[in-house]
Amino acid sequence: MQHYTKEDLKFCRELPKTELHAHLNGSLRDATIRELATKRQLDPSLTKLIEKGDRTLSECFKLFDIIHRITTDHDTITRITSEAVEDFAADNVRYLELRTTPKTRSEHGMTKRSYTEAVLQGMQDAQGKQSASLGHSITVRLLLSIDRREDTAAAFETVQLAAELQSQGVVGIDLSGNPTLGQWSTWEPALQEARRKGLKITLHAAEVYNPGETEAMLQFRPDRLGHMCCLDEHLEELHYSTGIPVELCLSSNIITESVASYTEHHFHPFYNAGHPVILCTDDSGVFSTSLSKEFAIAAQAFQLSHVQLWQLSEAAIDHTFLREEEKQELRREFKSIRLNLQTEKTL
Ligand SMILES: CNc1ncnc2c1ncn2[C@@H]1O[C@H](COP(=O)(O)O)[C@@H](O)[C@H]1O
Ligand SMILES: [Zn+2]
Repeated sequence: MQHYTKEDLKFCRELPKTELHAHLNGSLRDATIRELATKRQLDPSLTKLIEKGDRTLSECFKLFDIIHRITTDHDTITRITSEAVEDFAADNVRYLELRTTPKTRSEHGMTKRSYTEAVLQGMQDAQGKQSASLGHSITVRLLLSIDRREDTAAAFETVQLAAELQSQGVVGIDLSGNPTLGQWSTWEPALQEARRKGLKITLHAAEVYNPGETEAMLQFRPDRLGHMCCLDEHLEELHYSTGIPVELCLSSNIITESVASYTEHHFHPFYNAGHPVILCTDDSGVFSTSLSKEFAIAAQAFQLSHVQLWQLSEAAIDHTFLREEEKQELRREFKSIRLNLQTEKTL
């Protein structure tokens, strides 16, 4: 069943957008997954599991383990990065903050640093290609993710790496992974260090109901939060009082059954309360979506007008991890597109 109209999708495709919550290994193309699974002689039953289809949150994490088994070498990491950037650019995403968990794979001579450098290479490859094939450029920055399975030392290693690579496009740190694993006190010291090193921070929060952790995360005052699905009254009050922008991934939350339906999604109360919200894809490959589709779903589910969709898209620029002058440039780019579209319409 489609949760959006063709007209809305067409409009949302024309809308310039920013994607601020996209996991690299969750954003693989179908064809690439199939090709890599065959090349690595992955058991066909596992390939079937990778093929799209609704899956619960816990099944998602089994799926990521499988995807990680077919994206093990540097060239593949560079390739899937380049393809992901190309696909977001083709969806008229003008600014992309890609996030990924640096991985050590000694059998492939891979360290967290060489993994991250392979990702940065893929970002460069794609940005060069973009302007040629699409006639417009895409600006890409990288967040390094701490996985909830990692210990304190590993978290510090990722933060140190991110700090060293800031000049190459790393702008922040993400905390993600299976929300039922680990505890906040393991990673908080490294996140404090990240802040000291001038890195921005976004946290997957309240994906499952965990009031103690969610309260601690809100008190930490990250620069952004992701999901925020499971809040009780007290947490909701605290959340609103912080004004921290929230990355909302509609399809991801519905497909993983974190939220029961689009119309019941917390986008609505957050948006109506004037709380800063950013529409995102989370894992466009795993959930077979695009940012245009997420905007079109929101238009339908929450009766948003085209003006409101424009405002939503432009407001997201304020919440990027770009420097102020870069935000200004992006605002100018969006404004000139809006003016062109308005002119075309009147022709
Ligand atoms: C669906 N909701 C989610 N909740 C929490 N973490 C998620 C996620 N979707 C993806 N990830 C995180 O992103 C990793 C895959 O990309 P990278 O290997 O880092 O590029 C997953 O292993 C998980 O840690
Ligand atoms: Zn996520």
